[in-house]
Amino acid sequence: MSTTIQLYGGRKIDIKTGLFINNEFRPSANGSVLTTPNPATGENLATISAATAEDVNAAVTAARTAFETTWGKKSTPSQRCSLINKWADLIEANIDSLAELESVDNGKPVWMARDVDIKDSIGCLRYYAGLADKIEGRTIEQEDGIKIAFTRAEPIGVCGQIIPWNYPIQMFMWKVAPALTAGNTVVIKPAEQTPLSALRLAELALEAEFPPGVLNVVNGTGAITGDAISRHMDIDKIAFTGSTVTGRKIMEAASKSNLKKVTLELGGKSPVVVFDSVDIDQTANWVCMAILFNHGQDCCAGSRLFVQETIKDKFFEVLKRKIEEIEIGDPGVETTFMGPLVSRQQQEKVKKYIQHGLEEGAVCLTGGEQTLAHLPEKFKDGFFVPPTVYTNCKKGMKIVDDEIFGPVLAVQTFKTEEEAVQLANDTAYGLGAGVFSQNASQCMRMVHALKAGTVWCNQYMVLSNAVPFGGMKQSGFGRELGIEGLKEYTQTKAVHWNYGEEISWPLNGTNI
Ligand SMILES: NC(=O)C1=CN([C@@H]2O[C@H](COP(=O)(O)OP(=O)(O)OC[C@H]3O[C@@H](n4cnc5c(N)ncnc54)[C@H](O)[C@@H]3O)[C@@H](O)[C@H]2O)C=CC1
Ligand code: BAL
Repeated sequence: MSTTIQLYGGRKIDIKTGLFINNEFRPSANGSVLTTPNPATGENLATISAATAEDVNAAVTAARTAFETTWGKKSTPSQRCSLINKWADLIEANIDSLAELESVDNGKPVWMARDVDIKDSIGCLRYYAGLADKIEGRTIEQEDGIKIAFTRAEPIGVCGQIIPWNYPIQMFMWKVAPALTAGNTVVIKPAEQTPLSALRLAELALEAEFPPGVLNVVNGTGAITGDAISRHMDIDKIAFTGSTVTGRKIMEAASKSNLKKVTLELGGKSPVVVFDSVDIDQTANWVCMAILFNHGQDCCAGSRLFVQETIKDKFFEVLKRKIEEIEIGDPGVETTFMGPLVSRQQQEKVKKYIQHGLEEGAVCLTGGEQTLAHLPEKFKDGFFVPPTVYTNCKKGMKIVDDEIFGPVLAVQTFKTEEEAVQLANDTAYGLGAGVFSQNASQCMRMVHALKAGTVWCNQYMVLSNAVPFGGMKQSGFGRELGIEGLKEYTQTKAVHWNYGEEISWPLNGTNI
């Protein structure tokens, strides 16, 4: 079962379309399929298998067997390190076609898929592979010469992972790399909007010769496949990235089934605070990056901008100019900064928010309801949305309060640092936050005051595989990346060891 996908420049790639279970691509138990469009044109790109609850069972059985035999209980850290590195090498060798595949399925520019998402994902695999033999417990001194206690950091078991469509390859690796490194096995469900790159990654894992059952990829819908994973009685941990609404459902399903461990990386409405000491040109660049990278389809997009009143006119003028310079169009062209959004549904959602902004009395600095008239005919049914900035925003407006997940920026002004902190923290979310100021003491005060899992100073959106990422408040819990991300895939076993004490029986108050 395979299909040919048209890439750019007349290139093509053959993709296996089945579910990847126990190192085999197979159709779903009842023949279910789903289709995925090319977001730039709206045309159907591929039809692939969609997993039923029965297929999820088969994947979990394969993962359990691998955990109990080849991978979890029997592999050595250096074996895991070497296989994960081999997979990284194969991905690197196929980076160009993989980037084009990601771009045609997701809509993001091909350079972004290649030079950001996939390069970081290869780095993520190598970072965790390097940690495989550095997973450690500790000894805790007890009675000298008689007893010792120590801890072991053991793998958790079979991990269910449910990922979104905004960074299909990167989210796949943020979850799979630490899980496999620690000795767990995986059943992962990609988003139904972007199922293709995961199938190619599975093919490359097969080529790397991972044992059967270690990695299982089950495409499908959230309501069927995702739900079956969340409720499964033999999945030990679930890791999720996506909307807060779905995060709540997953937590509920986990609590009503086997109390599997849960980590959630959810939505955001991240603030970016600009003080009047900044270099306006540079800061405007970072503000564009904060809201427009990946078309604003980012959980930590800087979607609420707070500018100190003293510089607002100049700042708005520069920001408007920079946004209007952006190249929007063909994601296959290297100079394109913005392609289409991922789906018709996401396009309609974002357009609705653009409409709300006008109705709620915000002032449109750029974008708005304008159509992208310059787009060529072949993209007329694509899911494009113009980057849009609203000023005169205030709390209570939908564009200020809701996660839009698109290129829409809501701008407010402030007078004092205290006011900036109050406005920035006035949200249910706590994923990212940015502060721009030439005053280091002010930056440090803001770092302490902002309630977010990541705070960027004089930059935004920059991540590192070595630095933990995750949310506070309703943006979720648990961390990905860094050593913290690996620890989410181990569980602590405490061992109390007696090598000298004998007890008399029955115990009483004199011989204890
Ligand atoms: N934090 C983030 O990175 C993301 C946030 N979102 C937000 O969510 C909004 C809606 O996008 P969706 O794609 O509908 O998000 P979603 O949270 O529903 O989808 C993310 C993943 O969860 C799965 N899923 C959906 N329902 C499920 C269920 N009942 N049980 C288990 N898994 C389930 C989906 O199939 C997908 O793989 C976006 O507009 C955006 O605001 C979306 C994607 C990523
Ligand atoms: N930018 C970090 C990952 C995410 O958006 O889900």
